[in-house]
Amino acid sequence: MSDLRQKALDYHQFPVPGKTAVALTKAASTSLDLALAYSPGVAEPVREIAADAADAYRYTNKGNTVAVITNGTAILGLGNLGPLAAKPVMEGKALLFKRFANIDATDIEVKHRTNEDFINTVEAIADTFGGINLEDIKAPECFEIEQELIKRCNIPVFHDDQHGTAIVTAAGMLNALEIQGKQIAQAVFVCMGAGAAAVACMSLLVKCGALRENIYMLDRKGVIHTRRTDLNEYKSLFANNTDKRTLRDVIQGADVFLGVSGANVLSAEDIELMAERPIVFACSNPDPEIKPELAHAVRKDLIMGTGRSDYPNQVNNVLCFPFIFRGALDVRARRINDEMKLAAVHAIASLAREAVPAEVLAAYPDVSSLIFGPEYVLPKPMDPRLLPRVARAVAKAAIASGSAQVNELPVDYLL
Ligand SMILES: NC(=O)C1=CN([C@@H]2O[C@H](COP(=O)(O)OP(=O)(O)OC[C@H]3O[C@@H](n4cnc5c(N)ncnc54)[C@H](OP(=O)(O)O)[C@@H]3O)[C@@H](O)[C@H]2O)C=CC1
Ligand SMILES: CC(=O)C(=O)O
Ligand SMILES: [Mg+2]
Repeated sequence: MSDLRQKALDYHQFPVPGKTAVALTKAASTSLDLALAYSPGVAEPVREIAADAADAYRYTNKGNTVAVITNGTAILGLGNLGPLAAKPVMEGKALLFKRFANIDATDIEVKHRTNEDFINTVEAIADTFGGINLEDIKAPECFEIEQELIKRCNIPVFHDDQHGTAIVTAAGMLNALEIQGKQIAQAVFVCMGAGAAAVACMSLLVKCGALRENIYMLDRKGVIHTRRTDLNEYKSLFANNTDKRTLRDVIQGADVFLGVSGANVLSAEDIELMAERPIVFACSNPDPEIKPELAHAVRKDLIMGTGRSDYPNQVNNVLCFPFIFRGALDVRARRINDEMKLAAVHAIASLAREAVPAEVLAAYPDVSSLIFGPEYVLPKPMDPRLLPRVARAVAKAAIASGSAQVNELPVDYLL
């Protein structure tokens, strides 16, 4: 058994199984405490909420909670291993919500038959929470599930593998393109994968200026092109009118490779064929489309990112979801709209251009410096500035775009 495997299993097993627990926020020591917390006192907030649902934000934990909900159909890049096997990842997302944004997240793993069953289940419990973070639900079902839940719920519903990934990818990509001296509108993109993350990443990059005709998306059958008859409506958005059919065909001369597919699908020979100063974001977890060592061995002019914590340039939705929900919850946004997503992109991207405080360097003892450049296109998850910067940008965008139900920033945002 490898060292990391055993350490990871021990981490999850000891001293108690799992990674999260419930903590009390009120005293519960005396009989008076119990009379307030439970019967008879609890009846008072019940009456208030029955009279005005908005009082749930005043008297319960609703406003600081997010449900992390999955059906386990696309667990990282490990595939459809079912809801229970997804629980460590969902507990992990809950850990990150708490650690980075002090949001109390609950993991919920749903066993269901039809999409409608899943949607009904989430809709039925949605009012308990301030927001819903859908996670690791495979394409194309994830698109309908998210769209329908956004319609049916009064709280933000956000499929992290789509939008969290897209926001972080776009932030890192804008920075990497600038460092490599490339214009987004001229860049040729190869996107390996045509699922949740791929469709959302490329859609957001188009909103940032990428041209659809410069995008080659691939699924397991190869290039997605206009003469294919097996495409769902989401893949069809990226059908390219081209005679190119394989990864080898499209990687020749490409400026960017974005991997949101599976392990080891890109070879060093493929990378050798890319344009000068290429960008490779191999984001599959836990194993990227190509190992950075292999890529760097053949290209010295490369900017390389992965989804992992143990290499430079971690392109991972952890840089987004805790902070976008913090901003959305704090102004009670009804939806997380495009304005809020783009505000998050620019807040994350601009933070990477600033000098890094000593405490961030201290959190990464193996790293000697973090200076905007090929090895540092995105801030580190441990950077404490992410929370105020991204949450504030998102909350302001929510207010400006009319999504917020509270139209003032919290006082601590103004400090
Ligand atoms: N770093 C990050 O922050 C994130 C990384 N990811 C990673 O992205 C990957 C996909 O996740 P997600 O989009 O949620 O999953 P989906 O199941 O929605 O989509 C997977 C897509 O990848 C394609 N694919 C899988 N294996 C291959 C292969 N060998 N060659 C070509 N295409 C392949 C599938 O093709 P087909 O349509 O033909 O089945 C499908 O289009 C995972 O590895 C995940 O870890 C996801 C979210 C965040
Ligand atoms: C990071 C993440 O959400 C994933 O790989 O699915
Ligand atoms: Mg995920």
